[in-house]
This record gives sequence, structure tokens and C-alpha cells, in this order.
Amino acid sequence: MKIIVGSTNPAKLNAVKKAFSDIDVEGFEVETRVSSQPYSDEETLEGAINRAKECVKIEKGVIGIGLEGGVMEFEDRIYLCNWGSLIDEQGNVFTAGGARIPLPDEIRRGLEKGKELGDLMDEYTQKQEIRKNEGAIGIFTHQQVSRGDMFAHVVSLLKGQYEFFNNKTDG
Ligand SMILES: O=P(O)(O)OP(=O)(O)OP(=O)(O)OC[C@H]1O[C@@H](n2cnc3c(O)ncnc32)[C@H](O)[C@@H]1O
Ligand SMILES: [Mg+2]
Repeated sequence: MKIIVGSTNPAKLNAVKKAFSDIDVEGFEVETRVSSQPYSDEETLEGAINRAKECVKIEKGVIGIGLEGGVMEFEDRIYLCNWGSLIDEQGNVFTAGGARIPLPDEIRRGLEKGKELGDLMDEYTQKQEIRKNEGAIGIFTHQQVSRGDMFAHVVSLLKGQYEFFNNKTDG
């Protein structure tokens, strides 16, 4: 069994490696076919599913996993949102959502000007590549929950659903 992840971002890849520690995991950059900054749950989930679909095209018989980050508007605030999708060897599609937190107004204003969250976070923290490390969620939770932790939870939700479904259909 082999897993292909539709990203080379270490925060995503390591989350998959952690959940599937005994399985060969490889990452590829793939098309998401959504905006580089998804702006709703729907668009973010679509990006995750599209990534997973691209992964299963790369090699026959593999499991594909797509993880996508985005933002969504809810009750006058902008929240970080994250979605994942796993497509198994039979083509069954599983989905799961991640934790969400509201983003500060300063970040919101940048997003409204069309900037990407990844770039805004680097400006805000005066650090580089926050998106590959603790992420916005790590910064705004005072490092309680990193982007990797959050994606690891999403991957566990995907893995668990995949196992539940396949055990049930095995008999
Ligand atoms: O290489 P890929 O897999 O594309 O990884 P990415 O970091 O670009 O992540 P996404 O495409 O899934 O996220 C879409 C955009 O939102 C940004 N983003 C999402 N969650 C973030 C987080 O927790 N911290 C920083 N940027 C984040 C990200 O940098 C992109 O600009
Ligand atoms: Mg991206």
C-alpha cells in the first residue's frame, strides 16, 4: 500500500506520515483547480478533493490524500478553515474538516485586498514560511496547536473513516 499526498508542504506531509507511520508516503505538487486563497468552506473542500483526485491519477492502486487550507466568512468574521480528502484504492471519497479560529482584523483587511494568508502571516510575524511551520493557527493559538497538529487531526479523521468503511464492507 502506498499513499500519495497532493502537496510538498512539510506541515501537510508530516501530518500524513504521522497518521500512516507504517506506510510509504510521497508528496507531489498537484493542481487544486481552486483559487490560491480559497475563500469559503465549499471552495476549500473542493481544493482538497481535487488534490486527492490528482494523486490517484499519478499511480495505480494508491491512496490519494488532499489537504487544503482556506478562509471562510461567518457572522462578520473571517475564520481559518481547513479540509481534507482521502480517495481509496476503490475510488471511495472520504472528507473531513479541521479546527477553525477567527483571524484578527489586520489579517482580514489584507485578505480583503486580495492578499494570500501565507504572505500576510509572514508579514505579520516578520518570519518566513509560517505556512510550512506552525501556520496561522500556531501563531494565533500561542503555539498550542500547530498547522501540523491540525492537519494530523484531519488525517486521523480521514484514516478512521476509511478503516471503518472498509472493515464494514469486508464483512
Ligand atoms: O504547498 P501547498 O500544499 O499548496 O500548501 P500551502 O501552504 O500553500 O497551503 P494551501 O494551499 O492549502 O493554503 C491556501 C492558502 O492559505 C494559506 N494558509 C492556509 N492556512 C494557513 C496557515 O495556517 N498559515 C499560513 N498560511 C495559511 C496558504 O499559504 C495559501 O496562501
Ligand atoms: Mg497552496
